[in-house]
Amino acid sequence: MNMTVDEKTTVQAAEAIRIHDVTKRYENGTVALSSIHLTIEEGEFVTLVGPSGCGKSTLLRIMAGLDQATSGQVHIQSHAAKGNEQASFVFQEANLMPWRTVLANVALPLEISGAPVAERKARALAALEKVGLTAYADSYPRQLSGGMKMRVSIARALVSEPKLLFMDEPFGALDEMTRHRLHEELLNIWMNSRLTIVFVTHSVFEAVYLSGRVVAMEARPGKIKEIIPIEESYPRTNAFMTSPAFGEKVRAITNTLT
Ligand SMILES: Nc1ncnc2c1ncn2[C@@H]1O[C@H](COP(=O)(O)OP(=O)(O)OP(=O)(O)O)[C@@H](O)[C@H]1O
Repeated sequence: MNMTVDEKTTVQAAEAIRIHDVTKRYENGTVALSSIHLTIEEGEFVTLVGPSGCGKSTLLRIMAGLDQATSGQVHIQSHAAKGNEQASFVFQEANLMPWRTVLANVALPLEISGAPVAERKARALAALEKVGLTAYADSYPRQLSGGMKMRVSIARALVSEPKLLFMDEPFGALDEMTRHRLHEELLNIWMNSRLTIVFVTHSVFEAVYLSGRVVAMEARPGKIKEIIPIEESYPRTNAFMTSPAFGEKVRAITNTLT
């Protein structure tokens, strides 16, 4: 079938999330977000950075449907197939159930949605494989390191095969080496999928390394100050981290934030 250029563009760059003029005022009067406009395309990796209190988590929660905007519109793509979730969330804490095995923790979202036992097990094992933890399926959370717990948390988020993955400082509590290993793993998972990832961090380095676009926010009230594209192609390597281009992006974003 022949497509016009416009149709092709629409197909290749479908919108995953469109935020139009969103404001959030909490009940105590705090204006956490003011006039936010942001469009995220399907398959993008976008990071929100900014000082404490600029509304990163609030914006992420509104995009994920965990909180409501006070005014404005939030449009989310609706491609979820039956049995799959539209969106998953990963927090800084892995929040695993200590009495459940790794496999049973990962399978929990499927259990809640009523999937048959055999399907739960197969899909949970497939998700564990994506994070390299197949060998730990029968272990308990207390037997795992912090990085492994976070991998389990990511597997649990992926098990329902979401279109959108929202991550709120997921690696903030990890040591630098573990954090970097998880960067590589997350980028691999993302490159092998059609996931759209929205990621919150305090680290400008992490934002530049991971994302295709960095949304720099400012506080009181929370606003988008600038959206910075990171043109470096994927897969990204350690050489990118030590390149002048990386340093320039980090400097430019840091200047925007200060
Ligand atoms: N439930 C709430 N009730 C009242 N105010 C809130 C609530 N949640 C957040 N806030 C306020 O809204 C503003 C934005 O908070 P938010 O947590 O979204 O910022 P953040 O950029 O994610 O901060 P941090 O980097 O410290 O996590 C802050 O001033 C915060 O105190």
